[in-house]
Amino acid sequence: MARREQEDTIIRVRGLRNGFGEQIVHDGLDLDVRRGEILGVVGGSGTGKSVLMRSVVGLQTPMEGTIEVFGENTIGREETDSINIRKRWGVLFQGGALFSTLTVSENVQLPIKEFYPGLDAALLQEIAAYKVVMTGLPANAAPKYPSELSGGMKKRAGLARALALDPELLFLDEPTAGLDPIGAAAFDELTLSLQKTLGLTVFLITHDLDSLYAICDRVAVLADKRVIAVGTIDELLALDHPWIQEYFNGPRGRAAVASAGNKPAPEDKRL
Ligand SMILES: Nc1ncnc2c1ncn2[C@@H]1O[C@H](COP(=O)(O)OP(=O)(O)OP(=O)(O)O)[C@@H](O)[C@H]1O
Repeated sequence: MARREQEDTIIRVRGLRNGFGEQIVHDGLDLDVRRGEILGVVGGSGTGKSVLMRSVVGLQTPMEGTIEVFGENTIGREETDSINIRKRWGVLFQGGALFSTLTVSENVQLPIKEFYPGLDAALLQEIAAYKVVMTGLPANAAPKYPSELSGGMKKRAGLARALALDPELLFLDEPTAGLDPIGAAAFDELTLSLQKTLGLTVFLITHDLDSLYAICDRVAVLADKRVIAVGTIDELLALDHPWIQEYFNGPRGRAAVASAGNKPAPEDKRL
């Protein structure tokens, strides 16, 4: 592989096989995620989008295959051994996954404490406060508990935690699920603006067609236990696959196109 191509591939998955008992979820799955892109990952419910993400971040050990992130293998690594790659990514799990007994600020401080134990408490608070505001939350959200936040605020708090270590790579698992359309669009704008200003690469699992049209550079489609296609939405639409056609050209897909047509194109928004 050309050196340039290797450097520009942040995540490289080859021949991935995952399963639970008799159930095979992935078989021969390949995927490349390029530096600086927002890659949308779509597929029917249960096609293994979250399992793929968990495999990439080392939380699920595959039966077969290779996964490299930043050019390093992530499979079967001891936590201490993979610390230098783990601190280069941030993860927002489905539902935000905040610890309910900790404040927003304490939630954001958790990964910092894990990777940099011994940091001064005042400094930790200061970093957390900065991350909270960076995700569009009011500063007074920091001392609140998750139960005191709206759904959209919880997502932002989860994002603040994912950004705690200034990652280069961000994993988002259905970040707009459960948000109203305005809240979802605002979260998309936030993701795009952070990606642009921080130069992030984003692995975005979503069912939200509006998000795909609004912010994704490319989309990977999971079906039949593997990634059956990756490309821009236009490239995917040119393919004659029934699920892809149904998904993007069905009534909801057409509505998303119409809604995207009323907004500036993503290219324009990137200026
Ligand atoms: N820990 C586990 N133990 C057993 N089965 C699991 C486990 N995790 C996932 N699965 C199964 O693997 C399959 C893929 O799950 P996954 O959560 O990745 O799907 P998904 O594509 O993210 O779905 P959704 O869009 O509904 O969130 C499902 O059938 C699920 O039941």
